[in-house]
Amino acid sequence: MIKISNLSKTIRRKVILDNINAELSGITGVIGPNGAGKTTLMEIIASVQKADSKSIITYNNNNRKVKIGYLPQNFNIYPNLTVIQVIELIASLKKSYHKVYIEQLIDQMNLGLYRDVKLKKLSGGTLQRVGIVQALLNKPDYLIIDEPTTGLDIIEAIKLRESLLSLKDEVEIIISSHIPEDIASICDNLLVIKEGEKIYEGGINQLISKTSNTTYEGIINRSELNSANSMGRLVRVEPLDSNQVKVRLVTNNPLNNNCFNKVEADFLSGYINLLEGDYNV
Ligand SMILES: Nc1ncnc2c1ncn2[C@@H]1O[C@H](COP(=O)(O)OP(=O)(O)OP(=O)(O)O)[C@@H](O)[C@H]1O
Repeated sequence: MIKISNLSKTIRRKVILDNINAELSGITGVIGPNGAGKTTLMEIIASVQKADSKSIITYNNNNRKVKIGYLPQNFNIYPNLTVIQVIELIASLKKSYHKVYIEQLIDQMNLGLYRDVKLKKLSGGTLQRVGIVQALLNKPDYLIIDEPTTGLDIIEAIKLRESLLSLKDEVEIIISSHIPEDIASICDNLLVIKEGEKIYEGGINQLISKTSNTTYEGIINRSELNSANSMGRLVRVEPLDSNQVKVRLVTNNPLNNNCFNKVEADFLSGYINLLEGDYNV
């Protein structure tokens, strides 16, 4: 578990993170819109940059020296080396060269087919899995991964999620994303930040329950989208045919409209409700 107390970060008088308190354990998803401060927080937890002086981060590690594995947002190194060459090189640099463990990681991250492929030839998802292997070489207590799903197609994102889940019992994982659906399903806990402030910490179900009784679904014509948007916050629009769309909206005001039925809230409704606040339309 990592305990964060009074964590703030100010750069040239701009407050990037504002007094964040949180406890991170299991797989924690750090989510929030672009510019919320996720990368700054991840870098501070990974000790890549320093927080302001009164901030405290406690790594619960039975007094052993804490080991952290870090995969930065733009992992893009040694494009002309092959997967196995990069992994062996980084293992040597980190003084953590253990052949059997390297092979185990290659296997676990489904990289066997790519071991002799140059990094510049890999897809985004495969490259991220190489990035995870390099972050795990020193058998860290905590694995910190910044925005790994950005730019991945849905199949690659699923493979990445499966790879991360396979590590769940070995390492605590902190993973960030501005696309919460990409990671929420594998996280035990979520830390939502917006404009440098924590706005939520807890489980997915708790977050969804905050939106229960406020989520509606209906089928409308495309031309009615604007008026639907004025009734609440549109959280999903699914095209049905060239005329009609199925929409989901969240509103705190009971909708007395025959086109809409109250439905169970889902994660996306809960998340958008949390980010956008109270809708008094
Ligand atoms: N070194 C810096 N100097 C000035 N401003 C910075 C610096 N680093 C980050 N910021 C600003 O701090 C805010 C948070 O940045 P950060 O990269 O941590 O956000 P983020 O949530 O990771 O965003 P994204 O999802 O776009 O990666 C942004 O407004 C950014 O411009």
